[in-house]
Amino acid sequence: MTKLVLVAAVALIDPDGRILLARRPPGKSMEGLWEFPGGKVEPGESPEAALIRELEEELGIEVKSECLAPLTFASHVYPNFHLLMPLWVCRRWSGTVVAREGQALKWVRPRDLRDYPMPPADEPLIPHLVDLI
Ligand SMILES: Nc1nc2c([nH]c(=O)n2[C@H]2C[C@H](O)[C@@H](COP(=O)(O)OP(=O)(O)OP(=O)(O)O)O2)c(=O)[nH]1
Repeated sequence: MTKLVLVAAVALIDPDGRILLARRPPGKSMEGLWEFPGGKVEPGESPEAALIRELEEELGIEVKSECLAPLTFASHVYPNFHLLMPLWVCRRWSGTVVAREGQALKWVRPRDLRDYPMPPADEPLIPHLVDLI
């Protein structure tokens, strides 16, 4: 099997039931696609700690692990690796979401998620969010 890569991701949900998507910047793999905030889990790090770290780095918000609820996961074969990506949902955080890395951000209603091209691993996750909200 190719390398297994563990990525922790979250659907942040605002009081209007919209979900935050972030656009992958130019120069990165899958550039221009819209994804859930998060990132790779580093060696020795728990998935939740990785997610909390990424949310602070990318969006400038503080999330407590008690505010992360597991929803579903993606298991997807990319050409160079196998992605395993648990997806949490979070409705409570402190601070204001800002694009700290210059990435485009968008709050999107679940039924509109299909209008935002996402990495192929993410597509099966959409119905879970539509059902939840
Ligand atoms: N954060 C996040 N990553 C996702 C999603 N869907 C998906 O396929 N991915 C992939 C893209 C990347 O290959 C990997 C996340 O890596 P990363 O964001 O921490 O680091 P990176 O862009 O520098 O990764 P890369 O260029 O090496 O692929 O997971 C998603 O919804 N959110």
